Order: sequence, then C-alpha cells, then structure tokens
Amino acid sequence: MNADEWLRTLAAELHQRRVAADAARHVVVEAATHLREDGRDPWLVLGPPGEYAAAISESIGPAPRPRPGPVRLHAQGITKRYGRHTVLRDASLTVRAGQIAAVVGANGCGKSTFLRICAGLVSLDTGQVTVTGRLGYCPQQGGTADFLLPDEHFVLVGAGRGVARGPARRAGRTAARQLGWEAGGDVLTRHLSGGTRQKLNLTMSTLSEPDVLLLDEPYQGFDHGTYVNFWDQLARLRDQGKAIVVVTHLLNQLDRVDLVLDLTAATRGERA
Ligand SMILES: Nc1ncnc2c1ncn2[C@@H]1O[C@H](COP(=O)(O)OP(=O)(O)OP(=O)(O)O)[C@@H](O)[C@H]1O
Repeated sequence: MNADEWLRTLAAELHQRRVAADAARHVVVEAATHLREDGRDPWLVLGPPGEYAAAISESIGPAPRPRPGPVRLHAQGITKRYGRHTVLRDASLTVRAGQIAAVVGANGCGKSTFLRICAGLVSLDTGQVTVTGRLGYCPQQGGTADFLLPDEHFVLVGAGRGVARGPARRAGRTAARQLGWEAGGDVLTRHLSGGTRQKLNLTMSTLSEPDVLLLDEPYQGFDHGTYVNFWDQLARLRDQGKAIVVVTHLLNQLDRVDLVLDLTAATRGERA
C-alpha cells in the first residue's frame, strides 16, 4: 500500500468512526506531511490505517450528534384488530428528524403491522398517524420484481421522482455500494441471493431520499460485514436528519438507537 492509498483508507476509516470532518481532514494532512518527510512505507511509520484511525477516534471521540429536529412521525393510540384478535392496542410512537427508533417485541406481537400502518399500507381501527415529509419503506420481504434487473429497479424509483435513467442508475449503484454490493450486473433479481435481494429492497427505500424511513428487519440474510455497514449507514442517515424506525429482534443493537417501542406490552395476545 503506497502513501496515497494509506491516506485514502485512513480518511475512510475516520469517516466510518464518525470523527468530525474538520478534525479528520487535519489528521490526514498531518499524517501526509509526516509520511512525506519520513519517506518510508506508511505501515512501518504509522501502522495499519484502521488501527491509526481507531486510536485517533478514541482520543478525540466522535463528532457531536446534531440535536433532534422537528417531529416527522407521530403515531398515537394505534389499535388494530383482525377479526376477534387485537393485534395492537393503544400503541404510540413519536420520532423526530435525527432519531432512530427501534420497534421490538415477541414474534407476532404486531411489529410489522405497526410499521405497515405507519406506511399507510394497512388501515387502523382507532388512532392516528401523521407523517411529515417523504416516506421510504423497506418491507421484510417482497418489494422487488423478479424479472427486472437491479438497475431497472433504480430507474423505476427515479422515474417516480422525475429523475432521468442515467442519474437514477448511478444513484442506485452508489447507494448499493454502501452495503458492499456492486449492483450494476445483468443478473435478474429472481436469481439474486436472498441477502442481495434484501440489499436491493433497502437501497430502493433510501433512494427516494425519504425524511421518514421505515425498515422492517431489513438485514435478514446479510453477512456480518454488510450487517455492520447497515448500522453505520443508519447512523449516517440519522445524522443527516432522517427519522428512522427499524423493526428488530436484535436487542444487542439497542444502544445504537434513540427510542425503543416494545409492542409486547401493547398486545399480550389479547382478544376482543
Ligand atoms: N392480514 C392479516 N390477517 C389476519 N391476521 C394477520 C394479518 N396480518 C398479520 N396478522 C396477525 O397479526 C399478528 C401480528 O403480525 P405481525 O406480522 O405484525 O407480527 P410481528 O411482530 O411482526 O411478527 P414477527 O416477529 O414474527 O415478524 C399475527 O398474529 C399475525 O398472524
């Protein structure tokens, strides 16, 4: 790895660790000067760029988080029945710009139903949902078209917003790359692996630049690296001011979210 590559990797690692942009630029300039003066292999002088970035990040800490902004999603007193089965009872959630909310609870407690109600895909019996801004929704499964290429999905999403085919394709491929996926191939969606189809779903939900992003366990089938990228990407989207709601079973990630709605208590299998 030459000095330029080492510095590029360092910059990416600092960004990933959410070191403030100004501080990161300063660190990279200092490292470049040091390497130029020393003249030896950067690995011998400063070690692996990832470890160097980790040490920097530890010493100066991540960039301060922007304060949450205005309310983007307000779900109040949601009740939903299927026949005699009360799936949701008086469930409420308020999410502001710049916040991530996790919706958790036992299997069948109504997490997907709640999200679909927030997305306007399922009617509610009582309560109210108000969304301010553009909405993006990533379903647990489905959502892709078997006989289209990934690029054609990006073009369709772009067309909905009046974006031309070329820029729409490029935007899709760039977003996919953030999940470690090179999406520009000529493989029909029905031949993609389950995890890759889910990356396509997730990519599409972010492409329309939503203000409110609803994600229903979007990481199913992701390998470990993609899974880590996913949570990093959520943190970036939050820092850009998105309001995000993510259904998750993975309680070990709850330190990465701002709000938790546990629906187990809101249902407990009650029947009318
Ligand atoms: N269209 C429907 N008609 C009848 N019952 C339904 C319908 N959709 C969901 N249900 C029922 O509502 C309950 C909640 O389902 P939902 O998929 O919202 O749960 P969940 O918490 O997301 O589950 P999981 O953790 O397994 O994904 C379940 O008992 C389910 O069978």
